[in-house]
Amino acid sequence: MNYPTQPKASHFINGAYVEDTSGTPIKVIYPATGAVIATVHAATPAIVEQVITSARAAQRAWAALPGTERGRILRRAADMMRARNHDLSVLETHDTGKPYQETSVADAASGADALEYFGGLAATLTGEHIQLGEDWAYTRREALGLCVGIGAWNYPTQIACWKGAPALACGNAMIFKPSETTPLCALKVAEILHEAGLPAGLYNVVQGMGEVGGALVSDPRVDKVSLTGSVPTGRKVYAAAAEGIKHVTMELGGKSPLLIFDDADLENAVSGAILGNFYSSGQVCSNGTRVFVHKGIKEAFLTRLSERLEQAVIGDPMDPATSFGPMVSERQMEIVQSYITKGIEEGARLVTGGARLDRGGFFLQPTVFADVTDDMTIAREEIFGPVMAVLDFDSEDEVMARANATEFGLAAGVFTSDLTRAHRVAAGFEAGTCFINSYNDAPVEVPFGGAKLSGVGRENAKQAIEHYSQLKSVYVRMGDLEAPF
Ligand SMILES: NC(=O)C1=CN([C@@H]2O[C@H](COP(=O)(O)OP(=O)(O)OC[C@H]3O[C@@H](n4cnc5c(N)ncnc54)[C@H](O)[C@@H]3O)[C@@H](O)[C@H]2O)C=CC1
Repeated sequence: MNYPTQPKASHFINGAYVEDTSGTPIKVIYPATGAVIATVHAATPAIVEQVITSARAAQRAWAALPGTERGRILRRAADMMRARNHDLSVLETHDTGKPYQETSVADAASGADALEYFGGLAATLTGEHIQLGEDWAYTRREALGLCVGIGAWNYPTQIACWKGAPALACGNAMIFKPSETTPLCALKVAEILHEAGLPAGLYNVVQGMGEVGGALVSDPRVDKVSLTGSVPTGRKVYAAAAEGIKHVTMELGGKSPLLIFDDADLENAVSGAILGNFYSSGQVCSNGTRVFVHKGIKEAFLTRLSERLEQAVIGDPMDPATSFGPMVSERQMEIVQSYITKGIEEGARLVTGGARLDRGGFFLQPTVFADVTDDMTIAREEIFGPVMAVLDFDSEDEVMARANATEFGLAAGVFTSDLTRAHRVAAGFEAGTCFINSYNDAPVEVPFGGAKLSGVGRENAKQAIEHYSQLKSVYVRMGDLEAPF
């Protein structure tokens, strides 16, 4: 492989690459081969200090710029990301193992959408005038200050942009810590933003494990934390942020239900189940991994699903024909394998898949279990891999109760041709993001986020502005002020 994956340095701070080799080395492994393709170093306390100091110093002048000027830079960065889509997609594929067929349309493209959308919104961020007789008040929408973004490993470019774009649009500075499993892509986002004209210090990337994330979250100079990660990490980060009464956005895990009624278009339902379980080798937080299929169409569904899965092209992620790649890491592959073993042990019927591929890298077959019951581990816990659990149901009331009987609430989907039922079911879902006759669409114009344990706050859309800014109220007296003495 000749692709240059080793970054110029581990961190991007104050507009420049910065190295400090005294930090713990982090090896970047290409999931398709197991080869080490780069090494970065975790941030030392000195690097953490440097990034916080420079980001804070840069933030006020940025917030003082007119929104149009901030937005112009973000929109320029969006254009640059699109122009460099190929290189960014190749890097995303090497960072994560996701097929180029996916990364070339999904990742830098989604990042560019966020930069463009929030770049456009930057000029529209205003307060309001409130008339109070002769007196009046007004509100100012102001930046929070210094925001920390902490990313998961499944969408390193997208997460870096989904957090960075609204933060910058609102006049904040951002320090982004990518997952230690996929540290490469966010550095490119930082580089592009600065080439697009972002002043130094406003978008920074530092590497590291949970310890570095923890140091950033608990620093009193940080005003807001946005995490994409698992629920256990969410608990820790939320608690640490609470110490400093900081703003938070939590995009956490899920075990989302996908309901397929007997009046659904079967082919579309199978497509939805495939998209909601096997895209990115199943490593998507909002996946509909509990697929409830009406008893009357269960066997037809499983037959068609098995046929369609045979068409999956598993192999070299850089081959444009490949539609299914490896797991992100050996560890994640082993976690998923342990769930497959549990599924078999607990009596689920293995319909297809279940095995590791006999080749280098961390490849698992797309796996489908049928006859899964609600109490089985594979129906309760987030697996974060290509494992679909198919459960049967008889009636809408029954399936709604079962679909909602989970502590998670990230997403949910329904396939049916009954219009009234579709909206009734969507209204009944205890989830932040729902789909009717579709699955896993995440356009930047639509709020994305979870209910229950799956999260706090929303990313994307106008709602994200609420989470990266705050209102200041200013009361203006027009006449004399009376006082009791
Ligand atoms: N709701 C959403 O938007 C999404 C949620 N996810 C969730 O992410 C998880 C998979 O990603 P992982 O990287 O394995 O998650 P993880 O929770 O292990 O790590 C997430 C990030 O948090 C950092 N971290 C760990 N401990 C920390 C601490 N004490 N303080 C501060 N930072 C800390 C990690 O270094 C990493 O950057 C799944 O549960 C998945 O559902 C993934 C993508 C999207």
